[in-house]
Formats: sequence, structure tokens, C-alpha cells
Amino acid sequence: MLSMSMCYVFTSMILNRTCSPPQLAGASYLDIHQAGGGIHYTMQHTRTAKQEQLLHSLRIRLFAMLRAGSTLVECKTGYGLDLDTETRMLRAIERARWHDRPAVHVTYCGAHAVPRGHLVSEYTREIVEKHLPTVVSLMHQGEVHVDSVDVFCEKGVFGLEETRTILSTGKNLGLRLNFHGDELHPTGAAELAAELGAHAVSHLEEVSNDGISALVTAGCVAILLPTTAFMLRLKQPPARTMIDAGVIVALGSDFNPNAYCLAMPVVMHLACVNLHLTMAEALVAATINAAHALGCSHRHGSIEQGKRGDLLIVKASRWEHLIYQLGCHADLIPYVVCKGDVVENRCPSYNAAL
Ligand SMILES: N=CN[C@@H](CCC(=O)O)C(=O)O
Repeated sequence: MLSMSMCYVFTSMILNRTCSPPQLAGASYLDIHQAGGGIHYTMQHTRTAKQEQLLHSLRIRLFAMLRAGSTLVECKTGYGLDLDTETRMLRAIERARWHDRPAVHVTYCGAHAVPRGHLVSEYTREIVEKHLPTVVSLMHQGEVHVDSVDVFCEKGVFGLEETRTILSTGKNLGLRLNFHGDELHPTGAAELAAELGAHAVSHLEEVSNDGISALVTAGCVAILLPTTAFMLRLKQPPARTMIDAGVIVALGSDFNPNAYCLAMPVVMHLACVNLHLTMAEALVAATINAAHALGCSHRHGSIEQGKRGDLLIVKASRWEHLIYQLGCHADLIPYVVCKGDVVENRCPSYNAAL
């Protein structure tokens, strides 16, 4: 039995691609972004989507994640880039919750990109003066729920100063800090995370040695996303160096149009092959450490008295087969138990016959 915690999903985005993603043809992530593709492209379709469409696509994805064993999911906004659409994404998340199965942690990522035609300084001010106070006030009225605030801290997107301004405002409003950093360039995001007392920073493909030391000292979780480095052909994050230095490493799926993966067993496989984690380390990173990254380890991430009772039954001679057999999780997980109830029992007659 395993306790599987986390999957990280950009939520309610609308995918409308009819051909291969451009990065498969060789363009770099930032080239695509600066030409108005990537996040901007997904944003156009998300802005015009009906609320029911957002809800439907999110429900399908949450259920797929649950079937693949994730019982706690972090949902990020970030494809609206205006208050109205970002808020619609938050409302879709509220409606998609189904008896906490899976449990959902919400991260506001209005600062995922600077909308075209705006200056970064202008949009930063808009997030600080308008987005965050409005979202928090909607939360106090019980209309939406937000746990964390995120910024895509990257050269050419939000710099260190803008990131500091947005995150400090979020922190003062009572939100947890969990943001994108050091993905494509070494920007000093890990050091900033430590300075601000962030709970977690994700990506870190380009983290510096000073950044690694800062994460250790601050106890800030490094959320590594092996599907992204694999699919975007980026440098892999220095996971071994981080673990050996004492960084708390968690794994996430980073489900988004570039990393279309809803299954944590696949993420764990890539973590072992490309990031050189042992299978035991991958298990810890995908369960208790992932729950800790979201401030949920008192309820999730291990099978212990007083926790939710989330577990997987793995149909194999050893649990390691869940990682070893790439892409076979559908056959290997006959049951997912969530809050003590069996919520997925795929094809019982087939399972009985085996
Ligand atoms: N890098 C920034 N954000 C996402 C990708 C979003 C997109 O390109 O649509 C990530 O975490 O991988």
C-alpha cells in the first residue's frame, strides 16, 4: 500500500492545439513565449471559454489524476492574466471539488506572464493593487478559496524585484508563497525564496549552488518537475546535489500544455531515470514531501493515525513496479482509497480474473 499525494496541474486551461507543439519542432520555450505563443496562446482560448467548459475540462483532469493515484492536487490559475478570467478559473476550481476527492490546494498565478501590450511594471501594480486584494476579499466572502500565490520569476517575464513585490503583498495578505524559479536562467529565485520565507519554489533547473544552500537553511521545499525538463529538452534540475545538500525535494507533474502528464507514477519514473533519485527517494518526494510543500502533511502524504486514510493498492509483487513499469499504472492500481473510501475500482471482473 502506498500513500500518494500530489499532482500539480495548471487548471481549467483550454487546449486547442491541432498540430504538434512548436517546441517539438525545435523552437525554444522563450522564443515561443516572446512570439505570443505558449502561455499567451492558451490564455486566448481560456479567456473565451465558457465557465462550463472550464469546469468540465478540470473535472476530467482531476478524475484522471485520482485514477492514477493522486489524492492531493495543487491547482494553479494563470491562463487568464486579467482579474476577470483568473477569478473565473478560481470559481471553476470551487465547483470542481468533489467531496475532497482528490483534495485540492489552490494557487493564484495571475503573474504567470505579462499580458501583451502591458509593461511588466504596470501589470505588477495591477496584481498588487487589484488582483490580490480582490481575490482575498472574495475568499473572505466564501466565494473562492486560495492557499498560495505564485509568480513566474524568469528573465523576460517577472524579474526578481517584481516577484518580490508580488510575493510580499501576497504574504501580507496571509497567502503562502510557492512560485516558479530558476527554470530557464539562473535568476537568484531560490535565494529570493529563502529571503521571503517561501514554502516552496518549483522548477529550479538552473538553480545555483548559493541558491541550494539558501533553500537548505530556509527549509524551503524544491518542487522538481521531471516531465517539463524532459518534454522541453531543458537541463535537468540538479536533484542529487540538492538531496545530498539536505534540500527537501518534492515531485510534481506540472500538467500544462507543455507537459501533458497527469500520472505521478510516470513522473516518479522520470525522476529516477533522469534526476537519479532512488525509487525510495522518488516515493518520499511524491508523497510526504509533496504534501509538506503544500502545508498539508498533517493530513496527507503517509499512512498514519490521524491522517485522511488515502492509499493505493498496488497489484504487483513489490511496490517498486509502480515506478519500474513505465506507463502501466492503470493496470497496477486496481484501487485508490481516498478518505478511507474506495473511490476507484477499475474493471472489477478483470481484476478478479487475474
Ligand atoms: N514555466 C511556466 N509555467 C508553466 C508552463 C506554462 C505554459 O507554457 O503554458 C510550467 O510551470 O511549466
